[in-house]
Amino acid sequence: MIKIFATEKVKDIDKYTILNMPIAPIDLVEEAVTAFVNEFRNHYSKMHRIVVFAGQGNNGADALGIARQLLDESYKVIVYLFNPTGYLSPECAENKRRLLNIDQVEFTEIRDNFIPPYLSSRDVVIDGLFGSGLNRPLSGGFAGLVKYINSTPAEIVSIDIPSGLFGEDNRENDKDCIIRANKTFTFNFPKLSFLMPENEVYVGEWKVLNINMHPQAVADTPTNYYLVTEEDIACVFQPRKRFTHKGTYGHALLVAGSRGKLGAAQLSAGACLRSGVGMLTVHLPKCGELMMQTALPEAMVDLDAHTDFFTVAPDITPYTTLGVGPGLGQQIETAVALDELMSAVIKPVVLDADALNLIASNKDILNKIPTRSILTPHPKEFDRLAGASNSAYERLQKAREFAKEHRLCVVLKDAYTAICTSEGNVYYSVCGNPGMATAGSGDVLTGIILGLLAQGYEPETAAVAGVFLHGTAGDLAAAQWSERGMIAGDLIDSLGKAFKQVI
Ligand SMILES: NC(=O)C1=CN([C@@H]2O[C@H](COP(=O)(O)OP(=O)(O)OC[C@H]3O[C@@H](n4cnc5c(N)ncnc54)[C@H](O)[C@@H]3O)[C@@H](O)[C@H]2O)[C@@H](O)CC1
Ligand SMILES: Nc1ncnc2c1ncn2[C@@H]1O[C@H](COP(=O)(O)OP(=O)(O)O)[C@@H](O)[C@H]1O
Ligand SMILES: [K+]
Repeated sequence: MIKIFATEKVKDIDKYTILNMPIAPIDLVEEAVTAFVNEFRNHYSKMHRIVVFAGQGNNGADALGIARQLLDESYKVIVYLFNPTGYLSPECAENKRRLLNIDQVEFTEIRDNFIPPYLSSRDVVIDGLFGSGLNRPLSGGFAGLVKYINSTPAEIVSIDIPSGLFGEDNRENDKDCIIRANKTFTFNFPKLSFLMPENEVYVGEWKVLNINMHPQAVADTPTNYYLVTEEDIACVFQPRKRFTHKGTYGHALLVAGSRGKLGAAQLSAGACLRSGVGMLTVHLPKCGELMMQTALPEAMVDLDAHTDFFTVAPDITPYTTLGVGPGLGQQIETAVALDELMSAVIKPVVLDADALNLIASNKDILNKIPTRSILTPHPKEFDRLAGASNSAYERLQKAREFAKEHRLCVVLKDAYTAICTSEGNVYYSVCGNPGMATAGSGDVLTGIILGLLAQGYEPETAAVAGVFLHGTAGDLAAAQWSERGMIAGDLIDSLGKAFKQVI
């Protein structure tokens, strides 16, 4: 797991690193500079003019160091240092001195009046005005400068974080006074705000660059936010033992599908079967029998009394666990049957789609859901459950609260899916791609998580591993069929390869 730290915690880690490792602050800055330049070089040739804007703190120190290293490599660079208060951090002052040692450097230090340079689409701006030290929204001259840079056609690359953006909560921020970068190269950890859809316009494409951090400080500094890596998932899965049989790997029950939405049941069931589960029974309205038995001979079918939708809670004794929701419909009878089903279950289950919509309009059911059950809402479904939010950050905080209050695991699906546990932790998966924004992708996720839960993985593990495998399958599907050409069924076809890649 990569810890995602709040910006003030990053400062503590920096301090600890400097105190406890044989590295001086100026050398830490130089490491950041080198890491940035190594990455920058891969994207921008010497054909571009590089216009560096540096601030007074260590983000500015980075910017001045980057200007120096790029000049050393014979890039054409011009530098503006904004110093309205006449104070530079020690590292910034030292990097100014080192920069000015270079012959004929085009360097301007601005104290008050600033006439901005003309910037064309061939120019690349390096934004080093403010980094993690930002403590209030930009105003005055800095706000004007940011607005000017944003108004030009120049490409913008931010150091660590777009100037003006906070690392976490931007609800109160002045949205006009934040750099709108094309790329952000950040140090050691992604900032939480990078994972929020509303901030994509500021952050652009982002990449984490590793520089020295004291490992003990990283280990000892607490956080509630984590980024899941392939290694984390690889160690979840144990080899299947030779003397095992289908009973070893659980019997899942999927309650899904209604007339016109049987495909959701089929997609979910297909994914469940490809997740390593021992057996799967699908509880379906009668109209789905032929389809399911033809499309997925591996699945058993348990028919509802009704032809078109779910009306009677099945006996759950034969099953290890169950998943409810894909394509279920929202008939009153279905709500009653769901209520009955939730009254009968005692072990964690998976709830998605219309199961969540029915719960949103019949809140009593919420209290009947076994603790540590997994809910997989997309943002709209979550809003129906917990009320509307004005931003993804606000929704994330609500999801954390919701998960804690109801002792559930909330998988808040999005481009970066957040898994919120009942302990208040959030696990992010950053794999997956916009090709997955296609009907039925969510049904596939439900099937995968159900399959893992039935095999006995802890609910939080099933949710985290399920989301990661789903995203990996999405990336493999996009590689084969393209983001536009892929459909949800391709995620199921790619699941085997996803297991092979991850484990
Ligand atoms: N491990 C790391 O993360 C490292 C970080 N470094 C760099 O150091 C940066 C952090 O440096 P600093 O802590 O000096 O912070 P900044 O460079 O962001 O600047 C902070 C300064 O700006 C002032 N300020 C804050 N908000 C303001 C506003 N709205 N208007 C005007 N002034 C404002 C503060 O009072 C402070 O003096 C990082 O973003 C990164 O670029 C690297 O150099 C070294 C390693
Ligand atoms: N732009 C994207 N990048 C990565 N993953 C995405 C993107 N868009 C959608 N997804 C994933 O696809 C799934 C869509 O789920 P959902 O909205 O429930 O679809 P459906 O109801 O059609 O099955 C979620 O797991 C989501 O994380
Ligand atoms: K910056």
